[in-house]
Amino acid sequence: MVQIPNTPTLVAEENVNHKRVKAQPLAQESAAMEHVAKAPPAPEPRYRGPALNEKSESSRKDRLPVTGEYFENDKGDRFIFRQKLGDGAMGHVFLSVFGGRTVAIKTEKYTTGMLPMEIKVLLNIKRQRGSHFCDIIDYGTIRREYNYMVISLLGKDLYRLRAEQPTRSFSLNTTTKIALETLEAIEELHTIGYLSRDVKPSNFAPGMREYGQHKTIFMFDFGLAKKFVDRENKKLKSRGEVGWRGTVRYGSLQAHKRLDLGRRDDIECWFYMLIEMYVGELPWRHMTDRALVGQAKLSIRNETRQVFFNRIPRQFETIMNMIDGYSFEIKPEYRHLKALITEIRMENKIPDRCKWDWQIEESQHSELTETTSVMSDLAILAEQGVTNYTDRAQENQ
Ligand SMILES: Nc1ncnc2c1ncn2[C@@H]1O[C@H](COP(=O)(O)OP(=O)(O)OP(=O)(O)O)[C@@H](O)[C@H]1O
Repeated sequence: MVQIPNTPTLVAEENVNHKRVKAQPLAQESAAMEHVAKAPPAPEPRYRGPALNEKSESSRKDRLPVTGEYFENDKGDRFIFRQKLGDGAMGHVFLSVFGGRTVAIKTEKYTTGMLPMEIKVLLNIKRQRGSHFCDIIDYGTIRREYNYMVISLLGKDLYRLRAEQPTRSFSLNTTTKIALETLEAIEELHTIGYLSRDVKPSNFAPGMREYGQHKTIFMFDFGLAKKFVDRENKKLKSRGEVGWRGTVRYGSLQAHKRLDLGRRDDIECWFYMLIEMYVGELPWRHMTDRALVGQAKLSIRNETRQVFFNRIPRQFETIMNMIDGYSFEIKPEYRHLKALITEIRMENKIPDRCKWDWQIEESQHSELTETTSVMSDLAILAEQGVTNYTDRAQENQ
């Protein structure tokens, strides 16, 4: 393991619609990141990439790696950036192989400084044996050029999987299974004292069939995560108005008021995410103005309430009422929420052993092509040298 740099100041950057905003890390967040920064020093990993421009020290710094290059960590393990899996707001995610397993490597420029928080969350979760999170295999910094973390590979994210459905929506079976899996993931994160502040479909993905993880939905991307307890495990008080955090489409009413976020807000994002998955869209899908999106979220609680809840199981209205009744400090009633989702399954006689919608698609597909999993899709793409496996542009529509 190698040292991660101190977190530099990030200028708040705002995107429209449901793209998220990465804000300047707060004092507490920086402190949390420092914890990672103070890990025991290790020898600098050796660089084995393409020739660098040696004109000046600064021209060597702060870049993202490219497909085809590789680095070695201090233990001499070599990681090749084989193929780009996705582009994030802050860097690239690559496919690689380590110890006979296909893995993902998330990278960011050295000075970006968002990865330390993600690493800290994943290390914490690993200690607590969380079941809905990627295993963190390695992390570090390469010659003050980029930071990386090697994590277990996941399938396509839920945003993309839904977009690939002919109806752009999931069945009640898949929606409720996702609801239970993702709620468990959020609860696990809260149990170790962290908020996500960016719960959304593109931050969840099923595991790989090859590793027997395809029945589990994993949560990833903790760039906006924040601790909500202090060192003595005491809940931190609301800091009042702190500015916008999160993704507009899924942001909570509190987020729209630019207020400090708590566990309840992660649950509210989860609620919007589920409705979108089941219905295929949210009423504010085409709105780009944050204030208008906020108004639309208020409207489903008032004048458009009936139309909104007309097409969906009544339990969702109960869930929204529960969330709206939660204060900043309150611990969400995860068990009660799970019971309501289970009630939907029972009322609709959904058997326990039921395939995900994308597995049904896959098995139909496999009859023709013998392609049986997302992993196989990946292998084929890699063979063909196809990059950009995740089409982020789609998400902006
Ligand atoms: N473990 C993984 N396995 C497979 N693909 C992954 C993995 N982690 C991330 N990806 C892909 O890379 C994309 C970007 O990753 P991630 O969301 O973590 O980056 P980010 O920079 O925080 O992005 P953004 O802030 O824009 O959501 C994801 O949407 C996903 O498709």
